[in-house]
Amino acid sequence: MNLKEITLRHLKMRMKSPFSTSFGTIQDKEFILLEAKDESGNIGWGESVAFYSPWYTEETLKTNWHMLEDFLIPAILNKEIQHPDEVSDIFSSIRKNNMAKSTIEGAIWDLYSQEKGISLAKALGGEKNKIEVGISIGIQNTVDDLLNLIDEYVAEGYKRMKVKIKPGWDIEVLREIRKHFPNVPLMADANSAYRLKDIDHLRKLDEFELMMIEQPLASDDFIDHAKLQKEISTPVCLDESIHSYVDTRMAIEMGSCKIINIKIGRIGGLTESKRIHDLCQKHNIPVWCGGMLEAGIGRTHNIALTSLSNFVLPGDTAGSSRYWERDIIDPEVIVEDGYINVPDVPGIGYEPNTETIKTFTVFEKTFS
Ligand SMILES: O=C(O)CCC(=O)C1=CC=C[C@@H](O)[C@@H]1C(=O)O
Ligand SMILES: [Mg+2]
Repeated sequence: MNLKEITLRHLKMRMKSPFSTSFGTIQDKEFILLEAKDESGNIGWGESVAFYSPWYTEETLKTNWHMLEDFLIPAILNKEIQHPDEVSDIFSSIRKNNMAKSTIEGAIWDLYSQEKGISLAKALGGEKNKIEVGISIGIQNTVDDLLNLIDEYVAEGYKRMKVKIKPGWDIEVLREIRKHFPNVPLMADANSAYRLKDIDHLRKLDEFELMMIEQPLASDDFIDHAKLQKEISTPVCLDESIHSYVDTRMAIEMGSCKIINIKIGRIGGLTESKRIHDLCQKHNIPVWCGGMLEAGIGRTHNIALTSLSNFVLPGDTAGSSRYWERDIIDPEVIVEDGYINVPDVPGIGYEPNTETIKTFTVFEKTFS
């Protein structure tokens, strides 16, 4: 395969309801959508998960656009590619910028699976034909609002509830949740809101039988996460800390966590995600697929990846209607009884809707 033309689009989509974390609130999701055409005219799609501002990682929509326009697209156009695993070599002289790299790599995996006439899930080595879906709920104004949402999502069949916590919105909130929902599979995500000095406070989490506490401490602190994990029985899951296979090896060897959240963009693509999946499987570390409030394209890539066998915990890839009035793919992603079916047709298995994409496009540029 040989990429002949790439179009970048800056999209802006209003979320049905704002999403709040310990860092702030998102109401409008702005992101880059990438369309890549090969020499036969086949089209592959990629979606950047970088947010508009750098609260989750240092990458943003604008840094991604800059990396794509000035470095990554020039490096990949007209290069002969036999397999998507070669993309990391092509980009090896460009440091980090994982979300930008992943945007192109995703489109190449899409094209590759179309070329082979198999689903993206099969191309990645996926084995499941349906995946379990959990839901991530942002910080709410009141505990009652949160309880009402959990009630609604339990009734919709979601397989686990993830709630965001931060100092002042944690132990009491979880206690209330457990009072009303003693048996619901529950986890908490702190997005690095604590430090090791909070260990006595974090120990109190153990009474709630959480599936895990996600990213309690600083994103670059493997040592303190290891110290914390030794002191609490709740499994620690790392999200922001994990950017690569090497980070994963470090976390496993140091005992910094018992579970890993794989986000394709944060890790730099599907190839690296697969390597991390395999490494975790070897070490009996369960993984799950994190979400980045993706629109349809990113969502389909998450579904394909989650079909790999060590994704044994429900992920954050909920249905399109949880986020959008209208998603950019047909059909939209649908959750039934807490499951999403993994498509078994060539490529991502959903059709990007070019008309809808146009309505959300703020700016676009084509490179050839
Ligand atoms: O529904 C989703 O896509 C998951 C949302 C979610 O939990 C997150 C999205 C983006 C950044 C974070 O706040 C967070 C996470 O840390 O996992
Ligand atoms: Mg997280």
